[in-house]
Amino acid sequence: MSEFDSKRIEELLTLYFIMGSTNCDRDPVYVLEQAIEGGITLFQYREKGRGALEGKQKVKLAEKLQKICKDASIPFIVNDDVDLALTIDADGVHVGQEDECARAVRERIGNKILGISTHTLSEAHHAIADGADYLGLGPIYPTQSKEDTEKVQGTELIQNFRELNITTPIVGIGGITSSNANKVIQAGGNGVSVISAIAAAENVKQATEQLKKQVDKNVV
Ligand SMILES: Cc1ncsc1CCOP(=O)(O)O
Ligand SMILES: C=C1C=NC(C(F)(F)F)=NC1=N
Ligand SMILES: [Mg+2]
Repeated sequence: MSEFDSKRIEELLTLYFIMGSTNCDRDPVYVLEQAIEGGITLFQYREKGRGALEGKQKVKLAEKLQKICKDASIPFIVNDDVDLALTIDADGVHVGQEDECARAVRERIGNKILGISTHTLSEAHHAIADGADYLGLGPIYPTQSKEDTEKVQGTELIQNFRELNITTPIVGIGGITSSNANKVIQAGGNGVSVISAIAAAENVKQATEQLKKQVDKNVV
């Protein structure tokens, strides 16, 4: 498990912003700074899809965004790329079912944060056995930010996991906005994870504040 206990992980998941250079038409540095001012609680650098940065450019942007998070005491998570996470000493990694096997990742990262995408109960049980600190469940609603998503699940998936006594911290992801975020919390999610609701917002800080308000009003 990570250096953080599950209570702390649940708090970190409250408003989990995910972004890479392909998710915004503005400078990602500016967008992250505004999102932090708006109250995000965790950040994931996810450099993926058409036109994604690679090699030195990817490392450079990761280091820039990591510094911004460090200065704001926001943990910095790297998506998929465990080598990059270790190279820059990130606070954690997030891997999907098709990425490096979670048990091997836990071995490599020690007590850094490990998040795993899961879509079924058996994937969740494996992820927990492999040392996941949190589960990413989704897509909850339709999304344009990821090509190869699994079937849209709605919040029932989160409810089912809780009914089956899965107590691991859970964050919902996929098509989440300030108009549906509170349903994810009511279903038993500890927080919401968003890309476009923040990265593509006209006013990033304001959009983040509104999302945070929706999530905070339901924290039980
Ligand atoms: C990475 C990911 N995993 C499931 S849906 C998704 C994309 C979420 O993006 P958005 O918040 O813009 O719908
Ligand atoms: C595909 C993903 C699914 N869930 C998450 C998170 F929200 F962090 F759990 N991140 C991803 N990159
Ligand atoms: Mg992945």
